[in-house]
Amino acid sequence: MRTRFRGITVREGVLVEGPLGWGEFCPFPEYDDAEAASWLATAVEQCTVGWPEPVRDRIAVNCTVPAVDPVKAHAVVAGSGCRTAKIKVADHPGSLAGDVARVEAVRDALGPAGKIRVDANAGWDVDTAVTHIRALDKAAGGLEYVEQPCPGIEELASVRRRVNVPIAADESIRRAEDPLAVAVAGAADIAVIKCTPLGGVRRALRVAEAAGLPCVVSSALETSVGLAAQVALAAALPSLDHACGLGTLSLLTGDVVDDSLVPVDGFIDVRAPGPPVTGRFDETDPERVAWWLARLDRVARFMIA
Ligand SMILES: O=C(O)CCC(=O)c1ccccc1C(=O)O
Ligand SMILES: [Mg+2]
Repeated sequence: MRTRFRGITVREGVLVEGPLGWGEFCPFPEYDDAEAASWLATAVEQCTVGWPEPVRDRIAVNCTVPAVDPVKAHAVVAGSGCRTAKIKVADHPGSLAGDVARVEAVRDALGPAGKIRVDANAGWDVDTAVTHIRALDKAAGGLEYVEQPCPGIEELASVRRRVNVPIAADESIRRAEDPLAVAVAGAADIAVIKCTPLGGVRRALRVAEAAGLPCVVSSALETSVGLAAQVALAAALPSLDHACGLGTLSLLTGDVVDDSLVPVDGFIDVRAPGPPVTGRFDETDPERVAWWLARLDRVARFMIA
């Protein structure tokens, strides 16, 4: 990673090859084997059966601003070509002053017509969420939405009743057994959908339909190989009215293909990237290789379904 993001400084995964080409298996290290099985299903779908037909040929994306200082935040947005920015907030207790300064810098870089959303990654309790969202909404001159202000669905619903800013559910859908619960609880206005942890494009399309909410497709920090699956999901959703969080290759120091799925002028074209290129991988520690191959072997046993 270029900058520490969601606690991560190194991103690891495995590329698997099948009859249709390559798939990416990249569950975060803390996920257990049962949970990682849906990540493997995504890779297997990609390299064996492929994806449903797209209904659009390009995807509007947001730029993603890590919890960095205002000068860096301004530079990320100004260099991105995107009209929507997503800003990480609530990174640590006492983050409000820094969060406000980051949001103000992003508004300055984006101009009045741009959209700003913030992502708290479940970092607040209900009362903190309410006061911080009001302050950030003011700093932004209006927020498009707040992503996952609190951990629980009931908490999201309480926050949603108390603020005028739309609420998006992310972790509540990614790890929830029943994504419908988010909508049923009146907890969210928007569903953040990621096919990588949800078990593939087809499963993610069913989750989106079940949620019955406007969707935003967002990356799980894949290389271009895995990102292609997320782009395929965004391309196949029946309706898509928000920019998607798929401009994340710029958070990584490199990629495994030559023709990366990077946004141009705020859009990613719907296309398959070229094959992984030997020599584009970081020098790989044999211990990590052994760890991943053993994990792959264990997780495959959970996937029979
Ligand atoms: O949505 C984006 O702009 C980028 C993707 C992103 O933020 C993310 C990436 C990996 C894991 C979790 C998250 C998240 O949305 O919380
Ligand atoms: Mg999020």
